[in-house]
Amino acid sequence: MMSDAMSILNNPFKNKGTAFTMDERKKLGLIGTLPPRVKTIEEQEADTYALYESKTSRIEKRHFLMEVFNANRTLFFYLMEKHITEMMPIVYDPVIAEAIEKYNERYLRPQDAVYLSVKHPENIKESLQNVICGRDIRLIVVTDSQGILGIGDWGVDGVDIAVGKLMVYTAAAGVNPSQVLPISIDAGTDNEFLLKDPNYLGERHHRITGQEYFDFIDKFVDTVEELFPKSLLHFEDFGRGTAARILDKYQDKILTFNDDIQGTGIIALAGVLGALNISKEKLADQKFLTFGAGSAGMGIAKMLFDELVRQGMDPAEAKKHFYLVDKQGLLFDDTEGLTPKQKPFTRQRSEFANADELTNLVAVVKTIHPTVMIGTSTQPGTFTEEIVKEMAAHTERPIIFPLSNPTKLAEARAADLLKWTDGRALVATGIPVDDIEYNGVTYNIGQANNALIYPGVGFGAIATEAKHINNAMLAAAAHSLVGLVDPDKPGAAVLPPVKDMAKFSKTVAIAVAQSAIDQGLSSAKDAKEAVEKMTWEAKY
Ligand SMILES: NC(=O)c1ccc[n+]([C@@H]2O[C@H](COP(=O)([O-])OP(=O)(O)OC[C@H]3O[C@@H](n4cnc5c(N)ncnc54)[C@H](O)[C@@H]3O)[C@@H](O)[C@H]2O)c1
Ligand SMILES: O=C(O)C[C@H](O)C(=O)O
Ligand SMILES: [Mn+2]
Repeated sequence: MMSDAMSILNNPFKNKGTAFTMDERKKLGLIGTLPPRVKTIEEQEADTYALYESKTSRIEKRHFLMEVFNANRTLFFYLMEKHITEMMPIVYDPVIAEAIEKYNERYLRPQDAVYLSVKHPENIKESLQNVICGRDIRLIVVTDSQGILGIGDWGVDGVDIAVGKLMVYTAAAGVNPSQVLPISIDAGTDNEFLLKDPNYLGERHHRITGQEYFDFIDKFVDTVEELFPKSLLHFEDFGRGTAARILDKYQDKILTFNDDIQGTGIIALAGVLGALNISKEKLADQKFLTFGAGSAGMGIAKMLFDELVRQGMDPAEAKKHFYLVDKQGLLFDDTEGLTPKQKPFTRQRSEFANADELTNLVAVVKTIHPTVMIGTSTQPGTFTEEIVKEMAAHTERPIIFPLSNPTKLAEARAADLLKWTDGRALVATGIPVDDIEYNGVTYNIGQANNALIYPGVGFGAIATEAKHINNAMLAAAAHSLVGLVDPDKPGAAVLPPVKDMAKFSKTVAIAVAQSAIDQGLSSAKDAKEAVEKMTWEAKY
């Protein structure tokens, strides 16, 4: 049995380390378990930050921060909130991708995540109960790691993305860190590198698919609903073939959210609306090209489409504004291998004299002249100078969002996009980008990463105990993020900056909460009050 003192000092939800006051030490049986000096959280933060700065590589910085996280959640979030712009890329994307790629050799601790195996559905309930230790869970991020960012299948190692997404929820929106639960569903992996790695910590077999997989998911969802009826179940980085199917099955039944489909859809819509505020153009006049029509690409197309329809456009007319390009080239209604989500957005060959030549991005851009081009293809460097110049020759302010993550997979670099278009491109990227000086103007580059929106969406939903998250709530979230940037300042970003995340996540949360209340999906009375009441602060 662990002594009472050890069960406090080793519990990151309770531990304050050297900040336990003498009174607390007496009351909690901690006398003699700590060095005598009592520190304030400000002093702890200063020491911890100095140590963090002394680490020479980004992965070492991350490893160090994870140790702080494992030891003392309050201090970790106090530190992260103070240095949000600097620490987001370390804790989250892009360094999280490197951490996942090195998970087995750097394995630190289980990080209070739940590890489930598709081969053992009988263990779901017990596993969840073992990890939570009686905590009141309101927010779950689950991954089966089939499509981690754009780096593919990472088996159990992808658990870091569930942990990282939850860190952002707390740092941005103020979700109580003891009310969250990261979950890894280990369905096996088709990553041959992992299957051969003697260090690999996951189940060493190929992915289980089909009925056995979906039966497991059903049992998992049922058990979550039984144990945590008030929780939001956030799905992250599932594969293209499963993500949409699971969302469709559950989105009207339980409080759930798919970040890659819906979160990315919202942030891309907000980014496009922000860009149009700068260019003073209308959404209805745009031609949208989505390069990479998977979970994210189709989530984005759907959000933009719904917005056009909300603005009064006839759905049949709205569909004509979309061009999907995937591995096969422009997607036609007779293209082989279409996904169910792609089918409603395909084109007809008869629309184009050169239809058979539209098998690559250059040909498509030359033919259709998009005004908005969004990359979610996982294919680095594919928005080439030729393509971007061609696009920019036919539109005054080309809107170009290379959103594939991490950095090494982005379709283009922001600086190149500005250079190739003489500063005319309205750019947002998936990863954070520093300000860019070009022709005497300082360009702020918006980060169109779902991290800028999902914390507010999720928080608004859990704060009001909403029944589910529907399209109206997603739209409310997107709209609440528009208008926070001065569009007339030269070099203005299309989205607000990460440094303001705590502020605008609250705005988003209240907008989502209000939408839930207005639609009768929540019995809460006051959106602002509900959000404020649930907001956790990093203090002792
Ligand atoms: N910025 C963000 O917030 C955000 C959010 C979600 C996903 N993403 C990024 O988007 C990318 C895709 O993620 P996803 O979840 O949609 O994955 P996904 O596997 O569902 O979709 C990727 C799509 O790209 C297509 N593709 C692959 N090679 C291609 C090629 N050569 N040409 C054209 N299309 C090609 C695939 O066929 C697939 O349809 C990832 O890099 C991910 O990091 C970014
Ligand atoms: O994780 C991110 O950085 C965004 C997104 O969810 C992705 O899968 O790329
Ligand atoms: Mn993702």
